[in-house]
Amino acid sequence: MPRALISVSDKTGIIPFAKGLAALDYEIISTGGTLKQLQEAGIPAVAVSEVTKFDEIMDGRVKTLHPAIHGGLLARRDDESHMQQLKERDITPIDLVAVNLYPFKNTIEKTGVTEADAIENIDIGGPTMLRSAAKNFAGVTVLVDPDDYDTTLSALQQGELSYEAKRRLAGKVFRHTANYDAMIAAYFAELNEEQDTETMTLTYEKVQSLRYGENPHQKAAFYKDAIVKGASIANAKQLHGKELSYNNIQDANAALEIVMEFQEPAAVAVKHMNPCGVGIGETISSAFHKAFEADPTSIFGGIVALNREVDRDTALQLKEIFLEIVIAPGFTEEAMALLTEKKNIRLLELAADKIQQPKKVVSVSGGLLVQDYDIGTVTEADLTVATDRKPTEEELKNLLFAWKVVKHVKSNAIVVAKDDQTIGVGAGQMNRVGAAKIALEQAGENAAGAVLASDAFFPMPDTVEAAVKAGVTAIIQPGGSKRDEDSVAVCNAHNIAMVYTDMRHFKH
Ligand SMILES: NC(=O)c1ncn([C@@H]2O[C@H](COP(=O)(O)O)[C@@H](O)[C@H]2O)c1NC=O
Repeated sequence: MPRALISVSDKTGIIPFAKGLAALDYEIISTGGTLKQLQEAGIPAVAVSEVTKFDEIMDGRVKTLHPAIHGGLLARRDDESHMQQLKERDITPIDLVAVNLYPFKNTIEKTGVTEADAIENIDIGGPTMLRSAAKNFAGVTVLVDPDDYDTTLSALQQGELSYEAKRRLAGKVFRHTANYDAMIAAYFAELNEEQDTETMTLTYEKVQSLRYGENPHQKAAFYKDAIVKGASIANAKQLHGKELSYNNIQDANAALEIVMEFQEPAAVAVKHMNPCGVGIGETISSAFHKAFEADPTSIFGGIVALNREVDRDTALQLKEIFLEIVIAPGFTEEAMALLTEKKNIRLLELAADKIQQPKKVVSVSGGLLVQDYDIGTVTEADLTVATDRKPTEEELKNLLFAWKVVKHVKSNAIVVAKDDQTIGVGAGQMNRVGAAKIALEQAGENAAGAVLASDAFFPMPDTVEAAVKAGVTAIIQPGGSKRDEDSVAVCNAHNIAMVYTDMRHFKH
């Protein structure tokens, strides 16, 4: 008679599964709460304590941690000596294990959870059984996911599970216990306020497989952080349109990170992870109008993020252009009706109001770089005026606006702005004056009276000279170059105001 051990916190689907096993003549052994449910459903099952001849102790801290259980799980069926030892000690082999673990993740996600409660929800016996069974998968079928009950039962009804099928289930178990332990380790690191630990086990859960990666010949999938909540494309609700692509997700993330900079109504249009137009306004409709006007060419096929509910006026404007995605905290019924007329537009609902991402992780070949997110901001009080002339109030407003945007443009980055709107963006250039030339050329005649932001200092005065020529009247940059004085001299000679932020915003 084959033997199954069932011990589950999440009891989903366990009754029909156990019924199926009983019908296949399995002897079922089980722990406290699970046993009770099985017996109440009329399924014959015996207590693990009857098998171990040892009662559950310490509120369940020790119940299945016993040689009668682990011997039954770990004995190699093809090893005569192992099987002989089982016989000598009157241990019955266990052929199937269905275990899922104490809800550690749900527990730590509860508001006001205590450390004691979190610790009590660290499962010890469950992972131990899962690991024993998974190590000995050749002889033991191991199930950690209720989604696998049906297929496993059908396979057992047909006969035995194949070696490959059992190995797949074992692989799933090791992923599951690794994920479980990674969450516990992260919880402890947070409690202990530890950073840069000697090892770092990140854990992510699949959101979706993607049709392809950055290019069609690359395979790809999207994973989300198993623990961190908050504003993330992974938590967005898709209201309309086809599945997001790899590039969509990257661009949508870039747009979201920029729009989160603003408290006032703001709209951001992104292409290839750089903003092509950003606008702020009294209303979301006027903010979007500015973002669109900033660069009506580049926005085509772009991604737009807004930080207010999309209303009719905004939807009418959005509808006029081909956009891949619109992200907003909401859409009015009228806006939805207008936008869903477009089959190909993707609409994502996501509030851009909280950041909880503790670390920014990027991969390099064979490794990862980990750093804090760039949440650095400056206010008027942080600025140092470097020139004879101070910026006017209007210039100051535009300087701080441009500074928020330039932080999100790939380095070397220059943003030219005027009237709450970007009018030129120079991104990802290998020299700073090159980025400035692109931004100023895009701004054209409109650069007269505009402001310019630079993500890093000016190694020489050429960027300032280009700005002067285009008619820019105020500049914001970190300062700190050996040749700052040369740039200041050019500004003073042309009555330009320049402020230092003392904070750099490289973005690679
Ligand atoms: N300590 C043990 O020996 C032990 N054995 C199994 N468990 C867990 O107890 C839970 C099931 O408990 P119950 O059947 O009493 O509802 C399962 O999540 C299982 O992983 C244990 N609990 C935690 O460590």
